[in-house]
Amino acid sequence: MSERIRVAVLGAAGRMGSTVVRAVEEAPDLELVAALDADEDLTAVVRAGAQVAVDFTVPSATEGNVHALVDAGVHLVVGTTGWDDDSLARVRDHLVDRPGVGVVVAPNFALGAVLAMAFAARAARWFESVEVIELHHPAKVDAPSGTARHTASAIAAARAAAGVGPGPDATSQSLDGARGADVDGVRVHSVRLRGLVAHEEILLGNAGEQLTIRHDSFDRVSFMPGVLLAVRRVGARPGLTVGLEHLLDLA
Ligand SMILES: NC(=O)C1=CN([C@@H]2O[C@H](COP(=O)(O)OP(=O)(O)OC[C@H]3O[C@@H](n4cnc5c(N)ncnc54)[C@H](OP(=O)(O)O)[C@@H]3O)[C@@H](O)[C@H]2O)C=CC1
Ligand SMILES: O=C(O)C1=N[C@H](C(=O)O)C[C@H](O)C1
Repeated sequence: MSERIRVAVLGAAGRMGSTVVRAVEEAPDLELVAALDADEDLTAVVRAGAQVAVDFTVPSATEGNVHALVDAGVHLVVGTTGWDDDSLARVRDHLVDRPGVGVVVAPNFALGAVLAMAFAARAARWFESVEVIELHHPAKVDAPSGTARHTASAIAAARAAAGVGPGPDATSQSLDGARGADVDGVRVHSVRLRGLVAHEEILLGNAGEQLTIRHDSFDRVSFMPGVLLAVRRVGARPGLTVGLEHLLDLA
């Protein structure tokens, strides 16, 4: 058997990190060499000889982790949300000085969620109205979800490329937030409900018809095939990759 990939997990005590730890331990071609949580020294990743670090921490910590580990020549697979164009650009710039290092940042590693985003972007030009609803467990710290932002941006880009204007909307809000957040002109609504894990609906409307694209993650194991795929591929993808769709030939 060829050598196993040496993997570190950041955020290892969290809901996602602990699931990733188990998935790595169960994968015959991967070796878990470090599992770190808050307030633990990042240099342990390098001392353990990790080739790839997986980050499921918090939006306030993830960018710092990425820059520090890129400097150490460690590839990264990042699922933590909170990234925007500016923070992604800083990582892209940093990687210019580290030509062999790869970073994959993906707002959602569930294969069905990535497909739902791709289907929504493909359908968006054919409908007058499109809105996104994301529904999550109440311990989630951010809104809207990274997935919903990514979905709405892809929908907006597809509509702009096809020359489709904004959807019809005669409503004046009598309360701030009643119409959700505006992501590149697409309305995004966030629901937090006990019992949920991670869910998204894309509603597309025309006169007399509606298409609903829905994805449900009922369990965090749903993210693991995508995470492990990225761990196996990131070393052969120097530079920054944003979105698992690029590893699935869907982009
Ligand atoms: N891309 C995807 O497919 C998915 C992405 N996510 C995203 O992943 C992130 C984590 O989600 P989830 O696991 O539910 O959150 P949790 O709060 O359960 O886990 C985060 C963990 O990271 C720890 N942590 C905080 N700061 C650091 C640090 N600097 N270094 C190492 N560990 C740290 C936290 O410790 P403490 O609690 O002590 O602060 C906690 O144990 C979120 O941004 C979420 O949106 C979630 C699911 C899927
Ligand atoms: O916090 C979560 O749970 C999730 N976060 C990601 C997001 O914000 O899109 C991915 C998934 O929706 C679960």
